[in-house]
Amino acid sequence: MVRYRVRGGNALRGTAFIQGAKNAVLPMIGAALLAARGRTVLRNVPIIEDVRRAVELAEAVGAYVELHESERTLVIDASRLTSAVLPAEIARRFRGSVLFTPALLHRLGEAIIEGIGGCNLGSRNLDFHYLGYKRLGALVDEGETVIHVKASGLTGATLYLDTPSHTGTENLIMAAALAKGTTVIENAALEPEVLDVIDMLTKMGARISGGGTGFITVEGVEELHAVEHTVMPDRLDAGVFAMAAAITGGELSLVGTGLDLGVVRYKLEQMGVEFARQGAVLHVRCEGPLRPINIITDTYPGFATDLQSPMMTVAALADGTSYIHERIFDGRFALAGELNKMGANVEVEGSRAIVRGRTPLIGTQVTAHDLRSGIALVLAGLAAEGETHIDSGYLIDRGHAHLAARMRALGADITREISER
Ligand SMILES: CC(=O)N[C@H]1[C@@H](OP(=O)(O)OP(=O)(O)OC[C@H]2O[C@@H](n3ccc(=O)[nH]c3=O)[C@H](O)[C@@H]2O)O[C@H](CO)[C@@H](O)[C@@H]1O
Ligand SMILES: C=C(OP(=O)(O)O)C(=O)O
Repeated sequence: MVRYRVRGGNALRGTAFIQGAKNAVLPMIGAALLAARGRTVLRNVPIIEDVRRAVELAEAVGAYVELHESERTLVIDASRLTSAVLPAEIARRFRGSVLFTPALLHRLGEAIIEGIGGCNLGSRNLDFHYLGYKRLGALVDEGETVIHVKASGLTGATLYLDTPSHTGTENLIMAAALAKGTTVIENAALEPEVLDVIDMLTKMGARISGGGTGFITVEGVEELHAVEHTVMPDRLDAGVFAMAAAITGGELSLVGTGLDLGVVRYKLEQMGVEFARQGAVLHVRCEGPLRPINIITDTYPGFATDLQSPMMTVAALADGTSYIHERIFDGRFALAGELNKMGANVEVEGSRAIVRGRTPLIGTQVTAHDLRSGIALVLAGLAAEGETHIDSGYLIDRGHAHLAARMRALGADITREISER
């Protein structure tokens, strides 16, 4: 069992190195399996538990994978895939397992999905994925525990997503990339990670237009080839470090090429946090007290639901009442109870939370219920009096690489411990 121990009170200062994006690298590993020849090289790979699970899953279906941790590089040879089964014991541990389906369908004619994991955030349906595969000509058999998707060749079609699902868009693009003819995906996701995956697929030989418009057209091609691609920076990791500077009264230079925090930056600016772009570096600092804020989560370019939890911690440390409206997931407020154990005053009413700040936070034993509530508790610990112990640290490790070491280098008193329990 992994546990984080944080002793609060230190301002974070220095240069924070932002990792590659979890939500870009996972679909890219799925995309690499579409190449029937050659070796794919992925650079700027975040060394997180989800990537380790994705490597195990790629190996389980027959790919040869090298994860060079210190070089943050993955080399994937998918020329021989041998199994269409996504085994429960790996697939249930991360959401990204769903992104292996298109490659198995194209390469082996079927995908047998024994389970899909990911953060526990309420209902997380996959109906858009399955409806899309069906419209492309696949047979989908949704059993109690196992889902069997079968196709002897897919054919382009017009697809529509009820809401712009992130992995749904990526999966349907990958399924369409090697289908016969043209596919149009309406109401597609606009997230930068989706565009990065489109860039990689385009280098591989896919013919995709309309990325970032909500209407994506894919002209199917005969084959895709292995390429080298550098994973974009993780805007969620960057957002967390910006917030860490804000709540500790610190000053950080965020290094990660082309970093754009979008609406998160504007919201933090409204709270009193100062940002300055210095070429490729984003400088962030906060001197005065934080002002309260209103947040409404939405798909890109709206406020990312994955930063809603860390922002709840920031709001708890602001002077006044903040309002948060969570519109993507129906179970993403488990953090409130944990923050309240530390002395916060957060009231949840359905999809809305009222955060009454600022109350002093006191370190105690708390539990991460998912990746982002985990990192939000680390932030709370950095600003709390005394020591905070955060259990289920594995969930934090799913999405943040070398977190304790990176924060310690900036002055934080944080350790990652392995306990018996
Ligand atoms: C690995 C990865 O990239 N994970 C991200 C991805 O998850 P993921 O791709 O799973 O999230 P989606 O965008 O698909 O889901 C958003 C909402 O749509 C609903 N929905 C989705 C698909 C579907 O077929 N039917 C359906 O009803 C879900 O229940 C949820 O309420 O986007 C989320 C929303 O930005 C992020 O929090 C996750 O970090
Ligand atoms: C919800 C998240 O991830 P996943 O979709 O991988 O569970 C997240 O990154 O906050």
